[in-house]
Amino acid sequence: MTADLGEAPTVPSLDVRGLAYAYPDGTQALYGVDLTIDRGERVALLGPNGAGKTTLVLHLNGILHGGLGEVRVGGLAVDPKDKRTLREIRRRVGIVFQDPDDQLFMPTVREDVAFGPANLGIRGAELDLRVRDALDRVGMLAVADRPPQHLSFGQRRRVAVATVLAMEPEILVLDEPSSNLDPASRRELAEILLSLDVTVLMVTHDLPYAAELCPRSVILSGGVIAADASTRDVLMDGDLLTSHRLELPFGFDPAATAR
Ligand SMILES: Nc1ncnc2c1ncn2[C@@H]1O[C@H](COP(=O)(O)OP(=O)(O)OP(=O)(O)O)[C@@H](O)[C@H]1O
Repeated sequence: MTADLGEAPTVPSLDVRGLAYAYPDGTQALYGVDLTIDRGERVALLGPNGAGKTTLVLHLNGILHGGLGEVRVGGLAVDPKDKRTLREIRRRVGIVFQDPDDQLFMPTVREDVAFGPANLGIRGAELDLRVRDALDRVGMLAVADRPPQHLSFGQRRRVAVATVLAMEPEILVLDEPSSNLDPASRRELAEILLSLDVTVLMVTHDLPYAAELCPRSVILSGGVIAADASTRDVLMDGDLLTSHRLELPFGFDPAATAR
């Protein structure tokens, strides 16, 4: 008999099993989606308009529920009926929405970043440390005392990322993080995201951004997973991209995508 010297199996950051969902008007948006994302992975969620990407993301923290299947975040099952579990799930799943103004509503950047952890009961020096650390990670510490409305769009998006990081999430979910950014802001945000030691699920139509940031890509199309492979393999497959209405920008060479 051999001794079992293996490490305890690590719990995935996200485990979606057989998720199917129809909206109240009968529109079937997801048909049995399976998706597992391990700790520390960065995964791009690609797909045409109406594919079900938002519907999937809104299940991750229980905003949408009532269909079939199961979602677990760091091993904890999303249970919309259990308020305590749901609170913990919402801490674990940090969603950065496309419009930062949906997440920034306090008089100063500092108060916006403190809002989430303060709601969890964190106070005093620990709260200050959380806020400083989150702002530092996105390079926004210098603007901590400014009103968010006085910042540029790119800066507001970085602050929105900090509001989520301050919750110390299990998984950071980004909805179109490169949208409306100029090339410099786009590059700066990419560098920030690459520097974070956190599991990432990035919903995007920006295939070069997926190539730069995410070693793995999943195509969701018509409510089903149509591909789940290395981003390089996905982007090299022209027929796959065309059949799911995905297009590489002119001149972009998918072969240059890191393996
Ligand atoms: N509130 C709703 N009621 C009914 N149907 C909806 C609702 N929201 C979305 N849908 C439908 O569900 C399907 C999936 O939509 P979803 O918004 O999840 O797609 P998506 O991949 O996020 O699209 P996009 O890239 O355009 O944001 C579509 O057929 C859409 O029309």
